[in-house]
Amino acid sequence: MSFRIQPTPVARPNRCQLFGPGSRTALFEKMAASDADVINLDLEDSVAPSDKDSARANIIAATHDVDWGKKHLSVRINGLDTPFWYRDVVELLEQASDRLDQIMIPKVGCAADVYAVDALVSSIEAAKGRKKRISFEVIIESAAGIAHVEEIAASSPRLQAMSLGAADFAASMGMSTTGIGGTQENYYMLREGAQYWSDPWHWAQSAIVAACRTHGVLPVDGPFGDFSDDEGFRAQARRSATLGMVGKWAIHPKQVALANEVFTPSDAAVAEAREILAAMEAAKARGEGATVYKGRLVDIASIKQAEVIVRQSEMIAG
Ligand SMILES: CC(=O)SCCNC(=O)CCNC(=O)[C@H](O)C(C)(C)COP(=O)(O)OP(=O)(O)OC[C@H]1O[C@@H](n2cnc3c(N)ncnc32)[C@H](O)[C@@H]1OP(=O)(O)O
Ligand SMILES: O=CC(=O)O
Ligand SMILES: [Mg+2]
Repeated sequence: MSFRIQPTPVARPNRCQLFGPGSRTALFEKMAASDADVINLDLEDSVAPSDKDSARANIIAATHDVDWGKKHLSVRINGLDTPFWYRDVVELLEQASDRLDQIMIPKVGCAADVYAVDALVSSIEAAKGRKKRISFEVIIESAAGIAHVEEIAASSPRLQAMSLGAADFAASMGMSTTGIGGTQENYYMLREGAQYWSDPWHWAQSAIVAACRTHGVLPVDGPFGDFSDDEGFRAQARRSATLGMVGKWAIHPKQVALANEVFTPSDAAVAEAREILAAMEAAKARGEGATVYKGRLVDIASIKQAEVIVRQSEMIAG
């Protein structure tokens, strides 16, 4: 371990972030009643330019009128390259209720983007005497965003989470696909005539996880567009969880249960993690740093691995 201890991210469940357009008010109560840990009311790409003002008003009203329970309530504002974002921030911070927890900033390309939003939010919070400090989530979904991912992860103490936005990321990178996440037909290796598919999102996810873990931010996988493909969603989510991500977006309510299933450690995984901890306690009592569990090596690093699973499970159980 470096002399600099790895910071711990905020301790709240973030297994599923359910999105809904701010222009579809009929969805709000359904979103609130869902099992998602985080709600992302959208002002950005699911809202037509002509509806931006009314969507903003709808969302502000919903922070007052809808019972969001214990969910982390987040609003995705428009990007800093649009004429909409400053009004999103000003009107939300001036008019939304204290139930608003978070602002999600899309298409972040450098730390200064977050700085700009932070400056505006901080100023309005002070002017209006807002009691709750708004947290941030950013979306890495451009070539610039991934190139500057570490400075973005370090950009603000408000930053709690960072997502990969596969759709805009693919477009910005010039990737030859219209798929949003998941297996891409042409991304394969060929050996002796057989095709072996690889994962084009893997390297970006790994970069996000490393930046997030370095700076105590929750790494999250973004949308999986084909909401008819449950197994495709599961496969993508399992890869993300294996890489260290804590959750995934749902762009349709049927994806909520899938995300919760994948990002909640199974009873078997928790039981095994506890057995490893017990085996290491016994080893310690014998003066050993390494021992054998089910025919395989476990050592002091295994304690840390097992603790990741146990901590995650305990945090979800509340
Ligand atoms: C690339 C990105 O930026 S992704 C993030 C931005 N995108 C979004 O926010 C899109 C979010 N999703 C949606 O808008 C919608 O789910 C759509 C457009 C994909 C599909 O909408 P629909 O055609 O209404 O879906 P469908 O008919 O299958 O809905 C089934 C039920 O779920 C409800 N529902 C649909 N979407 C949502 C949602 N996001 N949250 C809660 N409930 C929802 C419907 O109202 C319907 O309810 P009912 O059974 O009581 O009538
Ligand atoms: O905003 C999300 C994306 O995939 O783009
Ligand atoms: Mg996007």
